[in-house]
Parts: sequence; C-alpha cells; structure tokens
Amino acid sequence: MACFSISCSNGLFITHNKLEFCGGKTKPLRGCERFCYTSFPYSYKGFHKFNKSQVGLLWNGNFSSLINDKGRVAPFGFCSCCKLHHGLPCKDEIKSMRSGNNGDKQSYLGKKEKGKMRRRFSLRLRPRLRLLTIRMKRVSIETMLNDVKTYVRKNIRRVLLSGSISVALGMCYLFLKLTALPSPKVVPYSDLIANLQNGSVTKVLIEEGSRRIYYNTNLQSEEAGTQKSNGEAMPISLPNEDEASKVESDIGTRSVTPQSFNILKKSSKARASIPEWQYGTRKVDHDEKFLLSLMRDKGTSYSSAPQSLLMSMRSILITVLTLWIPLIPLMWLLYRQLSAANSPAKKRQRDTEVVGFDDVEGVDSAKVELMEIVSCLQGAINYQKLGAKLPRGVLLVGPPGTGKTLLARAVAGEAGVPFFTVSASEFVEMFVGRGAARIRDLFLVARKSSPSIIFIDELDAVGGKRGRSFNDERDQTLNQLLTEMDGFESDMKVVVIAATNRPEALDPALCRPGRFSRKVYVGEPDEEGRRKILAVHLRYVPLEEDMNLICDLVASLTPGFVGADLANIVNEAALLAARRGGEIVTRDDIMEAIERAKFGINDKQLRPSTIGKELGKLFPWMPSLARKSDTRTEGFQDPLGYQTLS
Ligand SMILES: Nc1ncnc2c1ncn2[C@@H]1O[C@H](COP(=O)(O)OP(=O)(O)OP(=O)(O)O)[C@@H](O)[C@H]1O
Repeated sequence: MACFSISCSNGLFITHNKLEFCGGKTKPLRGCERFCYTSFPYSYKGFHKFNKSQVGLLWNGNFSSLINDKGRVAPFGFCSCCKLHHGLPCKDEIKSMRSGNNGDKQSYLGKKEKGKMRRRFSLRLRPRLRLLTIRMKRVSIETMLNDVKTYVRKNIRRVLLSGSISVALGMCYLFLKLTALPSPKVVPYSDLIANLQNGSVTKVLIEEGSRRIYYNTNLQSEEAGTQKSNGEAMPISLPNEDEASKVESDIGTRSVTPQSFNILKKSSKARASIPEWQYGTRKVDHDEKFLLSLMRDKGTSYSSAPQSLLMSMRSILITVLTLWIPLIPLMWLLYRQLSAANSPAKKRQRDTEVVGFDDVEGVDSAKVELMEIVSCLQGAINYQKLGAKLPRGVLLVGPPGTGKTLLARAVAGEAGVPFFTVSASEFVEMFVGRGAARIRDLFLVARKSSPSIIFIDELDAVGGKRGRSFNDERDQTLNQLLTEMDGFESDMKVVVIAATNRPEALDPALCRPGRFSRKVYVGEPDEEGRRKILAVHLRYVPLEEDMNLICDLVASLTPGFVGADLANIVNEAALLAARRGGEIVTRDDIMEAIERAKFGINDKQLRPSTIGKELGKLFPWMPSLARKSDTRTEGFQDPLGYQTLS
C-alpha cells in the first residue's frame, strides 16, 4: 500500500493518470490506488481507494472530501506550493476546496459535527443512487418488451396453452357469477310436512330429474321472528313497497331526487337477492304418495318442472370444474410420461469430447470393419457401383469393458454425421406401446437427418428372445425395432450399431441378414493391444520413467485385462501419486495400482478381532459385536471353552 501525506511540504496532487507530489516527483496511477493521507492541519489519518474515474472527479473539484475505512470524512485540500505545476492559488497551507477552511480547528470541527449526519447520509446515498440510475438506464421498457417478445416467441405453444386455459377459466367464472341466483333456505323434509299440515304452504314445486322440492309459505313474518330468536339468517327486508312504487311513479313523471333514486336502487337490489322459492328440501324416498295426498287434502297448489337450462348448465360446469381440478396434476404426469418430448431422440446431446479411431486401440479388426462403414457413409467408397448395399446394422459383441461403446463413439467422431446414441433400457417403459413409440420416433428423426448413425447400447435389454416372458411391452418394442430396420429404403444411409455382452440372448430375428447382419467381435486385447491401450491412456500422464517402458511392463503383468481395466489402472496410479502429494506418477504407483486392480484394496489383516471391530463400527447398536471386538484377543478362550483361531 503506497502511503502519502498531504502537507505543505509534501503535497499530493492527483491528475488523470498520475500522482504528483509537491517536489515535482510523480508516480503513475495504475487503475486503482490505495493510499494514506493526512489532512493538514489536523493529524487525521485514513486511507481511501481511488480509481481513475474518481481521480477525474477529484481534479474537477466535484470530489471535495475523502472518506476513510471507518466512514470518517475529511476535507480534501490542495497544497499551495504546487502553484508552479498546476497554476492553482498558492498559499502556505492546505486549503479546503469545500469549506475554504482557514485552518481554524474549532470552526472546522463544529461544522463537521453539524454536517456529519447530512454528509454521511449523502455519501452513503450517492453511490446507491448512481447505481440505481445506471441500472434504470439499462432496464428500459424497450428491453423489457423485447425480453417478453423473445420469451413468447420461444415458448409460443406454452404461452398459447396457458393463455387459453386462463381465458376459459375466466369465462367460467364470469358465467357462474352472472347466473348466480339467490338460493332458497334449505330445511328438513319434516318442516315441509309440518307446514303443509298447518296449512301455511302456498305453493310447491317438485323438480324433475332431481330430488329437490321447493315451496313458499305465508308465514314469512312469524318465521322471521323465530329465526331471529334462533340466531339464524334473517330473510332480506324489503324497503317499503309503497315507497318503491312511489319512486317508480316519480320516474314516470321525471322528478327523480337522489333520495328516491337510492330507495329504488335498494329495492331492485333486494328484489334481485330474493329467491323465487323461500325454502328447499330433499324428497324422501317412497313418501311421494303421502306428500301428494297431503297437498291435495290441504288444497295446496303444486306443480312439477324440469330444471332450467341455465341451472343445468351451471351444475354441469360446477361438476366438471370440481372433477377436473384434482385431475389436472394426474393428467400432467400422464402427459409427461406419454409425451414424445421425453423421447430418447430428442434428448440426445452432442458429446463434448470427440473420440476418434486413434483413441481406440487393441481392437484392430473391429476398427477396420467400422472404418469401412464410415467410408461408405462419407461416400469415400462407391459401393453402389457394384450393386452393394450399405449394411443396415452392425452388432458389436464382446466381454464388458473391451471398448464397444468407445468404438461406436469413435465412429460418430470420424464419420461426422448425426449420431443418435441410446441405451436400450431407455425403451423399457411402464406403459404398453410407449417403448415402440420411442423406437419409431428415434428412427424417424434418424431418417430425416440421413446419413446418420444410431447406436443402441446393451441391446439385450429389449432384444431378448420373444415369447419367453409375459412382458408384452418388451415384445412390442422389439417388434417395432425389427419393423424399423426392415423399413429402410435401399438408398437410405442410416446405420444402426448395437452393442451387447450376451449375443446368445438375442432374438434370432434381430441377427438375420438385412438387420444386424454384420457381427463384429470386440475381444480381450493381447499383450500388444494392451500396450497400445496403455499408451493411449498414459498420453497425458506425467511419468517418472519412459512411457514405452511402463507400457511394456504393465502389459506383461496384466494378461486377461480389458481396456476398461487398463484405463482404471492408469487412473488409480495417478490418484495414488496425488494422494502422496507427488507431481509425477512413479513406477511404484503403477505397481500398487496393478495390485489393487488384481487383488482389490486389501491392506488389512482380516483377523476375527478386526472383523469384529469393523462389524462393531457398522452395527454399533449390536452390543455383542462391540464387546466381542473389545475382549477377543488372539488365543482368547471364551466362557464356553471355544478357542478362537486367528
Ligand atoms: N480398446 C480400448 N482402447 C482404449 N480405451 C479403452 C478400450 N476399451 C475400453 N477402454 C476404456 O474403457 C472405458 C469403457 O469402455 P466401453 O464403455 O467402451 O466398454 P464396453 O465394451 O462398451 O463395456 P460394456 O459392454 O460393459 O458396455 C472406455 O471409456 C475407455 O476409457
């Protein structure tokens, strides 16, 4: 941290690109400087971090004070003896640009106290305001509109769908709101019978197609009284009918006062909220005869009518909505399951690491076979001239870890054509027909982007012999695969490469000529193959010794190892070197890695006591194990007299 002090003898000036001292010395500014200062005549020290833009402000006189790390403010002054350099007024003291301070400590401190709060507030607020302005400048309405437009363009289907759902829901809500009618008071059936018996029921309506009965009584005023005392909902009180009719007549004569208008409004509102039927109840089964005879006896007027169209529509809408709302999440899940957007073809992503044939070693014959296919796809070999057809399928067969998948990736890297890679297990679906649909989808996309390659890993997951199990879905998927492979036109440049460890489990129909007619065996590499594979994997590993020497050594020590094992040895050796903090991989690391690969990680003597301890650690809730591990020593004889052998 550079430390400068401002005083008469040692003044500091900041220009746009350098610090200038009174003595004429200069120091170039590098972007951001941090320095101490003393504001003369007070022995007040602090430091401030300047950048070039602030320097500009300072020079222009806009920045008239400095603030230290604790937020304390000091006026910034210019040294008078720099007159010569800068043409500023020269006095023998530091002059405050801001307050014109004449060196009076008391007056300065007083002023400082007064404006302390204001300054602190403004100093804190100013950068925030500046930041806000910058942000506001960036966030314009135009950019926001552009963002919205881009979003809508990208998700047009989603936006349309959600928009139409919202509109439909809004319309439903409006419809329900507009057609809402005041509902009658629901009473028990016995009330209807009681009212009928005491002759207070004036009118009854039996709704057709439902169990509802509506009725009116002439007991409104009494009822209101009882309801009030019971604390039940009161019937709505109408404004004075006479008043209302008077107002209506006023309207006729065009002498409407605000008062009368209010009365009319109240009256129409109340009328609208009065139900057509005062009471509603549910019919009791097998009691119709009694009800009808009672009504006839009492001379009550009764009728039957179907539900109005509006009401039927309302109830249908309500039923649909209440049914669908809980069903929507389920439908969404189902849609996601069935959606073709989930299909492997669409999910495919380009490999970031491009693999070439140089990266696959020790499988030369397989490489030659596949290289030929790449040449055919690229048009380097004119096979059509002689009436030959491009092989539709190549089946890579061999033990695990021999590089089948790597070979397929190398084909993709070399051919430079679209490459669709899927694992056959991705076609195994819960719903019958979905696996077949996925196969169809995959082949459709591949055909569209012809010439292309489809790679199906672990083919036995769907290509097993048909009819051996009750799994209908798997058989359908396989049938679809067979159909798709037959469906290629002769000039269609789509090659299907599949890999499996169990060729014997495959359905014979898959392996017949015209489908996976070319079978390529990818076997265990010989010593030379292992040496080459090791050379591939040791390419970027810093070795203590010569790489060829190490490759020869490891290849001779690892008969029966496949490519994956060798890659693992190299990786383990590098990890061991890193564990001991080494910069390079030594022969010892490699030897230990081979040992680990051959015999596993086994550096402990597994004695019964050790086993007990380990088990105790794993199952601490079993006290017997923990105790055994504590007490058992070599040759310890337990209470039953058994000798522990170690
Ligand atoms: N011939 C090889 N040359 C170079 N590396 C190899 C070779 N064979 C295997 N490897 C290494 O082993 C890793 C695993 O190989 P890969 O997945 O291709 O084996 P696989 O035969 O497809 O195995 P599986 O049948 O179990 O799917 C590769 O990523 C690569 O690092």
